[in-house]
Amino acid sequence: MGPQQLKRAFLGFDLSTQKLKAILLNSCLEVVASAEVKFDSDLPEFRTVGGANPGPNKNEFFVQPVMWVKAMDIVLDRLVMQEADLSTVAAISGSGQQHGSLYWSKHGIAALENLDPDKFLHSQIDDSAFVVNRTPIWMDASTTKQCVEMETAIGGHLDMVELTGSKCYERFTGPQIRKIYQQRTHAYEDAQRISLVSSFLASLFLGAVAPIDFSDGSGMNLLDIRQKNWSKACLNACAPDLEERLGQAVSPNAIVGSVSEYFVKRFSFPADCKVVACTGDNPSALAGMLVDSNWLSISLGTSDTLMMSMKEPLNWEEGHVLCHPTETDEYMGLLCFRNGSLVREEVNKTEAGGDWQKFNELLESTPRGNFGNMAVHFNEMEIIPKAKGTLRWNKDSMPHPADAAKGVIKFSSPEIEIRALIEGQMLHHRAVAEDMGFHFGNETQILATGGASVNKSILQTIADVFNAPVHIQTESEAALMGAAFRAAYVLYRNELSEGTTPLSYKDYVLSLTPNKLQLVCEPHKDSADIYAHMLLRYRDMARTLA
Ligand SMILES: Nc1ncnc2c1ncn2[C@@H]1O[C@H](COP(=O)(O)OP(=O)(O)O)[C@@H](O)[C@H]1O
Ligand SMILES: O=C(CO)[C@@H](O)[C@H](O)COP(=O)(O)O
Repeated sequence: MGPQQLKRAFLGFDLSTQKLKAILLNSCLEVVASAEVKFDSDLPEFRTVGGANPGPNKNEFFVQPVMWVKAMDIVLDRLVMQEADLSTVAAISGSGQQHGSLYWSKHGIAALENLDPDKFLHSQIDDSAFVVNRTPIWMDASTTKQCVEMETAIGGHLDMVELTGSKCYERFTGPQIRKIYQQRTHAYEDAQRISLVSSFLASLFLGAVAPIDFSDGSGMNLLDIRQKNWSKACLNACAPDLEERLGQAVSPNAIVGSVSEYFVKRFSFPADCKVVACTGDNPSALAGMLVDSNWLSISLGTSDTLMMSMKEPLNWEEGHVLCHPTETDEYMGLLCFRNGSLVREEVNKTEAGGDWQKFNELLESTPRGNFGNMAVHFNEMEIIPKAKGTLRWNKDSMPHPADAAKGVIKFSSPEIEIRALIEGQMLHHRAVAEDMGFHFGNETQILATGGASVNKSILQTIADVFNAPVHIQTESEAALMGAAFRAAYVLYRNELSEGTTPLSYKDYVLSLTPNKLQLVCEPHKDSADIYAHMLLRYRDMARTLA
């Protein structure tokens, strides 16, 4: 590595549900600075709860895109306040919460292309930059009608799975675009371009609308995951003239351009600093984890997700198969559960006064198996299974005596309530993963990331329910690391002289930095027996709710 390369840095962003986070890595891929902006507390004027606004109709959730723009102004200033030297940034990439869509106005694109470095981003890319100011995000589940219409138009849900890797899901971008086309036809017609949250992030740095990468693009019910191109059948089933609004999908290994002059003048980025295609937060987390195929990756962010690498695309009738974010001829499996951290937070509030330490003490004061008390908390309509409601059962495998008033009656103590929640969530995740064919054996290891992965008592329950050791990464969250690692790797590939075979992504990253893993919990010896039985009972409970 020459002296110039030694001074190079890589910048990664994660625009997830509740926060915008940034991380700066040096040429050895070590963290030198990081910053974050929490939407609820740092930008209270947008009145989000958990990073989202509930919409006027059932199952609707949205965000005002200008909140994300404002967050970018703040996070960059916070990096500068830490004396992060942005003049050394050789490449940027990012990850975004999946499925959310932004609808650029003509004026917005012009503003993006002509940013004045003396002004904040949010004073230039304001409400008028978007034709839809209540932009739908992944939590929105209001498009059942559009899902049915799209699947019917292409020949049924199995054809949708075969083509796009998922049957139509309400939060996926295609059905969301169709709803906007149907309900706000003028806005759709006025939308010059449509971005995902990830490609929107890239667009801010590029000073132009950036292409959608095909890994995050696999979360739209629009992309043919084998051809890695938009499926004409799906586009036609969604909305007219959609291809021109989406632009050409690109590889996540693509450089989409250099940073715009705005960032050069305002933050001293080098003029040749490259913008690498941004991708979805779950693909990015997988990229940040650097693990082998016997590992199951668990992200405990706002949603709980399970991720796994896949050589070939399996036809999953539930769950999602996405194009892999780094091994671009491979795939990844993704299971997403809506009722994750926000439900844990709510129970923490009611049972432990919002104090995680107390929550953990209560959780640990109860035995594995919780005296046979179990609960399922689907506060919002769950994704798999599609079910809503709360159910508590006692040890007799019968509905709790007072269960007639579902979701109202509680167990006799906060500690039983808390263990029932966490065990119930993890049994649910394990049952769905098994249904999708994930094999849990002696070799299985788990790597956890996301906000709740700091909680060792929750991780211990995961180790016990999944009967596998649980690890965490010590540096930072995987999605954020994945964004910065990809920035470094794609630049490395781009700079190789012609004819040189590049290292694989994983070999390249590991040649610069070891994967800093920490084993946090091992399963107890009696776990397999206890939870095998509870898994069967959980299935009965889920069936009762569905
Ligand atoms: N000590 C903790 N124990 C359990 N959950 C926690 C703890 N600290 C934070 N969290 C959870 O982490 C969630 C945020 O995770 P994060 O990965 O930052 O979200 P996202 O990436 O979706 O914006 C919060 O909803 C919060 O409930
Ligand atoms: O909908 C999905 C994945 O399909 C969600 O996982 C979003 O990508 C949001 O991620 P987090 O903010 O919860 O990390």
